[in-house]
Amino acid sequence: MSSISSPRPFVYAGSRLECSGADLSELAAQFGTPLYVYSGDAIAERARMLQQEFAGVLHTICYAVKANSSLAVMRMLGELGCGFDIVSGGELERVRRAAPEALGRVVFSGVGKQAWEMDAALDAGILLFNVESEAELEVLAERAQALGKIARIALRVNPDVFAETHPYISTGLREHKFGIAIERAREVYQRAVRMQGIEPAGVSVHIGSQIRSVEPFAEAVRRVRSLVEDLRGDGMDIRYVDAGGGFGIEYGKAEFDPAARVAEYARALREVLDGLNAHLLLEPGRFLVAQAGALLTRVLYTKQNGKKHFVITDAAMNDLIRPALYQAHHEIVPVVKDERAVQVADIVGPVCESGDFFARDRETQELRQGDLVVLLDAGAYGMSLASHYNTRVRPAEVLVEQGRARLIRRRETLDDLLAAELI
Ligand SMILES: Cc1ncc(COP(=O)(O)O)c(C=O)c1O
Ligand SMILES: N[C@@H](CCCC[NH3+])C(=O)O
Repeated sequence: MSSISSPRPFVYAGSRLECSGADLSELAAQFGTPLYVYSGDAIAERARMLQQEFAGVLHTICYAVKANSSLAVMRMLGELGCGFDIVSGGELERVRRAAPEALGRVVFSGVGKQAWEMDAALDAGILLFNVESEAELEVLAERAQALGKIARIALRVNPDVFAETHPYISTGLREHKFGIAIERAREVYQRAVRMQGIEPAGVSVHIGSQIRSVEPFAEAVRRVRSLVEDLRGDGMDIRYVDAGGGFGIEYGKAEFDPAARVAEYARALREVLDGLNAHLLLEPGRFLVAQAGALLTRVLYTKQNGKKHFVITDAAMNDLIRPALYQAHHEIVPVVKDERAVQVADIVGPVCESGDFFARDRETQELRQGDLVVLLDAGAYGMSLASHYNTRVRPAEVLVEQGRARLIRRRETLDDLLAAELI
């Protein structure tokens, strides 16, 4: 894969912004705003990038469904040969509907799996349960016995590796709720191997999300490798190494060459695992979908309060919570560029919270009522974290493939939103 100059499929054709050949003003006219727009071409390109860099290594990409749970996106990835990393019975149901042929490529992570979720996953014949505690292991053994099934498991080990990222999305330190301390893991495997209904088959690790340097991944997998060797020495048939997800992107204007970054990541993991003869599982979420998506929104009003200039959009924190929750930066660009002056403004949504902002003191082309703007890099943890706060319906979603856009989720109606309520 040659390195590409823009990591994003959102580019200007003259003065008008397009997503993989689809004009964003036209999408707004056709589908309304706010609207999530994804490039299927860009998602496929990222998946192929990863597959190519790991070619020659027995591996499966288990896309982390939580990043973007759209059924259409999942179907696409399933067709490309991906499996899925799920964290709930709900996400399992999504795999069932979007890519049933991939059920055997599903890994199930999460610290709070419930019995019904285990039952559904056992029934579906998933590849691997990433077990995060001894208590969970006991319930899983019980469920497997009750159903007459064998649960293939990996313990998710906590390697105590520090990775530079936002504290809310770092997971690989002993103080975090995730996994089982790696020093205790061998002992827990010894218990597991004697449990009826449980087959230890792998070791898994996930150190956090939006990690941009390769070294913490290599260090975590190094520790996992040594555990795998010990366990094999103990006579266990450990064939899977699940290296988790967490591979980050650049959100701002900084240079980001995904092909080069993925090559570096793959080289590091391949080196650490060289000669181990294991089936590598990867759980990327953000890397596959973040830069393929954007949130298209319209300026409702502008106003001046004292020294501050505000641009109020029809999208809000309920549609994209990342700026409010992690002080995350998303580039904001106009759908039609022109020669207007530059302005500095807070770009905010209509929700009744001061935390409802997309950007503060952001320099953009002057924005006027009715203008369309796009928040870039919103394909991951955008729609999947959207809520109904302020009784707002969640946005529609559109997938663009080879210049053709299709609706993959209609805008909710107030009836959809209120349907489960009783008075
Ligand atoms: C267990 C697990 N796997 C995979 C992911 C995907 O992470 P990312 O989207 O950063 O690749 C996450 C989220 O951090 C996770 O918790
Ligand atoms: N929601 C986070 C990532 C969470 C990763 C979950 N394991 C984000 O938007 O960056």
